[in-house]
Amino acid sequence: KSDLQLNYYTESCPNAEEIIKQEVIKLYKEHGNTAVSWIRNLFHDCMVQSCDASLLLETANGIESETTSQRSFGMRNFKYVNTIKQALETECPLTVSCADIVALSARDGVVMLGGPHIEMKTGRRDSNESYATVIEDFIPNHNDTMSLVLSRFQSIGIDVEATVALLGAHSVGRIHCVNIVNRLYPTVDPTLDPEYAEYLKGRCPSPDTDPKAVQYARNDRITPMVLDNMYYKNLLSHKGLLLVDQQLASDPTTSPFVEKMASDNGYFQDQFSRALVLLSENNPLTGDQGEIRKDCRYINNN
Ligand code: HEM
Ligand SMILES: [Ca+2]
Ligand SMILES: [Ca+2]
Repeated sequence: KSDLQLNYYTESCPNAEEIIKQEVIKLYKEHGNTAVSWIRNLFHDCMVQSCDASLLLETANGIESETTSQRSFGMRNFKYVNTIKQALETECPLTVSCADIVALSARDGVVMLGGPHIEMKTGRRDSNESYATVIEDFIPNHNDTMSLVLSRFQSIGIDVEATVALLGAHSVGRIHCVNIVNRLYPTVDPTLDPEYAEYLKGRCPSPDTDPKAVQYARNDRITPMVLDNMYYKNLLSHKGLLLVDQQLASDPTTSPFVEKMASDNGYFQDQFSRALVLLSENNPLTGDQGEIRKDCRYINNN
């Protein structure tokens, strides 16, 4: 279906995948949460139009960065994408796309966080544009209905079971209070475990969140840095943080998958792998479309 292929860089840059992996490992040892960021990057890049590194463009030269959107709130570690890119530029200048860095760093980040090894195709090229103005048509909001969420994923070919698996990424990382307080104040959402709500109120003591304040709660209090099925167990005990998380367990379309994933980490891993590949192959630029950026933050000057 897509023109991507396994080991696309075998001839042009044989060490490309190994270099990315080594950089991801090195960065993880210095800043563990980089691995978390690579997974969220894949979602925010691939979901919006194409897996084309449009997410990584900074505001410059008439381009408005997608990271300025409210939907990108909390995203971090972008500067370390450049660390990976520089290692590749040293080895093979202008050869490995930023879009493939997004895909492969997510794949390698999953492994660092105890998830499965996922085979991924390469050969994606980088966009010449950003889609800052249309992000909200692709990335759901934290309080959207489950039917809207499912239709967003469905529209890029991701089925219900795969969508449930992808949300399992919320088994790692953090959520800032601004995305939680609507479930705590003025009254606690009755679908939230009362003791857990008290804990969350401790993390987020005021309904008026200053977006600049760095108050947040960990997505998964029990295994915060392991990409595992604890997320689904948490949902079944009413400890989902976002409204969309909790709805996954209550909506009859998705709840059977939540129960199955909660009881079987191997099944979760298989579905997560399948789903991440689907997401990573959304509408790539290939052949002579787009370009290979020299610096992931800017389009090349032609
Ligand atoms: C309905 C779909 C989704 C919604 C509404 C959503 C929303 C959010 C929100 C609001 C945050 C917290 C931002 C903050 O306050 O700092 C977050 C964090 C995160 N999301 Fe999602 N998300 C969705 C799906 C996904 C998917 C499919 C993935 C990856 C496969 C993903 C990966 C992550 C990760 C890893 C974090 C933690 C980031 C960090 O700690 O730096 N999310 N998400
Ligand atoms: Ca994109
Ligand atoms: Ca976990």
